[in-house]
Formats: sequence, structure tokens, C-alpha cells
Amino acid sequence: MLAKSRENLRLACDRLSIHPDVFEELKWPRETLSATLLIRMDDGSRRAFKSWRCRYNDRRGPTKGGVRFHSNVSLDEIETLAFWMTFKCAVANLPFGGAKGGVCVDTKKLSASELERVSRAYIEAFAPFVGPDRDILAPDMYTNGIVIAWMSDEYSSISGQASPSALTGKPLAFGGTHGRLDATARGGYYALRHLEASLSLDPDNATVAIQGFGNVGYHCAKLLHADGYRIIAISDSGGGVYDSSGLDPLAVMQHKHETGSVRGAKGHGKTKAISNAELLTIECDVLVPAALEQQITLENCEEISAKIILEMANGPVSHEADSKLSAKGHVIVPDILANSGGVTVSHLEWVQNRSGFYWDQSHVRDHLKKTMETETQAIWALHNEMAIPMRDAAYIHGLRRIAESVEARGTSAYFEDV
Ligand SMILES: NC(=O)C1=CN([C@@H]2O[C@H](COP(=O)(O)OP(=O)(O)OC[C@H]3O[C@@H](n4cnc5c(N)ncnc54)[C@H](OP(=O)(O)O)[C@@H]3O)[C@@H](O)[C@H]2O)C=CC1
Ligand SMILES: O=C(O)CCC(=O)C(=O)O
Repeated sequence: MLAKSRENLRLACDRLSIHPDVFEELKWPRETLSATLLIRMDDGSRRAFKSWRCRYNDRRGPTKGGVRFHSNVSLDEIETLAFWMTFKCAVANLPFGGAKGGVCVDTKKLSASELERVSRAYIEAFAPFVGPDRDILAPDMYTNGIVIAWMSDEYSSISGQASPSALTGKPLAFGGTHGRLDATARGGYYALRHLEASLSLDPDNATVAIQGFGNVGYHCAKLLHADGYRIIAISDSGGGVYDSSGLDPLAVMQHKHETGSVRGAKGHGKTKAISNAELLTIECDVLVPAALEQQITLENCEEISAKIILEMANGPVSHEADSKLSAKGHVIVPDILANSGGVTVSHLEWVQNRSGFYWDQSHVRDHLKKTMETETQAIWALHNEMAIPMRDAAYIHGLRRIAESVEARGTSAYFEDV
């Protein structure tokens, strides 16, 4: 995946006439560490879990990115996610480079105490890599505030002092910030709402399909539903539900709490079960992938009907499918912009931890809204001026900032402006 993603960098370098040194620097991660976590299970047996932490590039500041717990996590996935984080942090204009980590584990097969041991072991393994001025961790798929609290507690024990700013996404009572829980979804929501007029989207007449019903998918559904968008399809790892009359995200979540899946939840009309593959091709105005990478590929991209794809997941559209869809006039609001709200509020958490002064929710939300609107507008303008897809515009927007930080270190001019 990293090789394919690098194509976006190559294109942005070419368009900006960036000095080849910049491409060379961003071609590979700065450093990736791997570790095997040896965990004592509740039944007394011992199990080994592969894990990684990648710090991709730190030109703009300490590296920042989440930790994913998933059975398919691989080195290539983590390095690609860290590459995307590098651009995402630049797009959001944060003083961070990009990083990502992961453990190859199915959290659904662990007890709470096993999950705690995995979380603490992860920090123990990578502690020398971590730190408020070095590498700052956060949640991603199948990690949440509790996992981050265990990790933060472990990090403080290892470092021998309270070190809240080494991890973000912490519970409020443990140095977290207001607004981080739904920040990723809210950021995408602000971006979409900012583009409504340009995309001729009328919330009262627009339909939405959402793949993934965890932190990002659920909050996205809730925010869009509250504004009048009709959510007609929702899925999770167990499959999905479709109802052309609309679904109430709160009721669907209630059903998921009771049964473990969104399958079988009831909407306002004739609700039917659908697969994840079907959800992607459903006729709707806005498709919101909010689960895993590579969901829309050459195999199914011809069947995508949604004119707007809001990439709340990281990398849900393959490189090849992206070109095809863009050529056909689909507007893809790219991940490095659409889901940058999470890391934007993580930055605020880091700032608050470091200053010891804490903000209220409205302050955090105002900042997030302003950031999302500013960067969305800049990318939208570039997309129009250069007649290029929004993803290419976002990479150019981020690359300009990364290249500037390279240049600021005294190297001769790295790029000629477009
Ligand atoms: N959390 C954050 O702050 C950020 C997250 N992201 C990205 O957003 C995406 C979702 O993350 P997040 O919501 O935090 O993760 P969660 O772990 O909270 O939720 C993941 C959701 O995806 C579902 N899912 C898993 N596999 C599949 C599948 N094959 N098909 C459909 N649905 C599936 C899960 O289903 P089930 O409930 O059945 O397990 C769950 O509902 C990821 O790509 C992540 O990298 C990006 C930026 C920040
Ligand atoms: O909040 C953060 O620091 C990172 C979130 C993340 O992992 C992501 O944006 O993909």
C-alpha cells in the first residue's frame, strides 16, 4: 500500500516542481520499530502478538498518530498509515509529523484484563520511542479511551513522572480534552457542511450510507442525521441494514449494544439486511466509508453510485479506483482532510496537557470548526484552480507545508510555486 500511496506524493512533487531531495526524504519512514508482545492469558497460557510503531517523518514536529489493534495489522499497513498521518498533520497545519502503530490482535477474543496487558505491554515495548516531544500516541480502530488510559498510566510509570501529553484521546478524568470523542466525525461533518453549496447538497433531500459503526461512523451518522440528512444504510463488521425511509443512528446503536451488531436493527420503513459490499454500491448522495482501507477498488468502483465520498476511514479507496472515480466526476473528500478532526483535537489535548490549562467544549469545537473550514476551503480552491481531484489538491496543500519546513532548515529553495 505504501508504494501506491507514494504515487500521490510523486504527483504532488511533480506539480509543485519540488526538489527531488524532498521526495527522497518522504519515500520511506524515518524509523519503524517492531516488537513481539508476550502476554500471559487468563488461562495461564502465553501468547505472542506482533506489533509495530512507525515514525514516518518529523520535520514539522514530534510524530503523531493512533495505535490500531486488529488481526490484519501488518508492517506495510502501519507504515502507510504513518505516511498518511504525515500529510494529514500538514493539511491540518499542526506542528506534528506523522506516525502510526498497531498490534496484530483480535480484541474481541480478549478479556478486559488481557486487553489491558496487551495495551501496557505495547507501551513497555515502545517507551523509548514515545514522548511528548518525540512521538505522541492516540486511539485508532479497536482502541479507545480506556486503552489509551492504560497506555498513558504505563508510560507515566516507566518515565517516573506524570506524562499526560505523550498520549491523546485519554478519558476526561485522566487529562483528556472535551471534544475528542466525536472530533474525527465532527471534523468530517464540518468539512462536508462547508462544501454543501459547492456540491449542491441539500441536507433535507440528501441520503447517506455509512460503512463502519464505531467511534467515527456512529458520531458521523448522529451529526448528519441531526442536520436532516437521511441515513439509509449502516454497517459494521457483521453486515448492514438498509432502509430507504431512513435509520435513526441512536436506535441502531441501541440495537448494536443489545445484540452485538447493527444487523436486524429497525428503521422507519421496510428495513432489510445488506452486506458490506452491497452498502458501498447503494444509491445515495453521500457514501461515508468509516472502517478499513481498500474497500473501494477496481473490482467494485464501477458500481459506486454516490457522487460524493467522504473518506472518514483512512485509505478506503484504492489508488486505481480513486483515479477512475475522479475521472467519472465523483467528488472524493480525501481522508487526509476529511478525518483530520481527530488529530486536530488531539493537538488541543496535547497543548492543554502541556500548559495545564483546560478549555471548555465550545472552545474546542470552535477551533475545530475554524480549522476544518479553513483547510477545506484552501483545498477546494486548489482543486478548482488546478482542475485536479481534491486528493491531489490536499497532497499539494500538505506538501507545501512539509517542504517549507525542510527549507526553513537552511536548504536552498525547494520548490517553485505553482
Ligand atoms: N478514532 C479516530 O479518532 C480516528 C479514526 N480514523 C479512521 O476511521 C476508521 C474507523 O475508526 P474508528 O471508528 O475509530 O474505529 P472503531 O474501532 O471505533 O470502529 C470500527 C468500526 O468498523 C467496523 N468494521 C470493522 N471491520 C469492518 C468491515 N470489514 N466492514 C465494515 N465495517 C467494519 C467495526 O465493526 P464492529 O463494531 O462490528 O467491530 C466498527 O463498527 C479507521 O479507518 C480509522 O483509522 C481516522 C482518524 C481518526
Ligand atoms: O488523534 C491522533 O493523534 C491520531 C488519530 C489517527 O490515528 C488518525 O488520524 O488516523
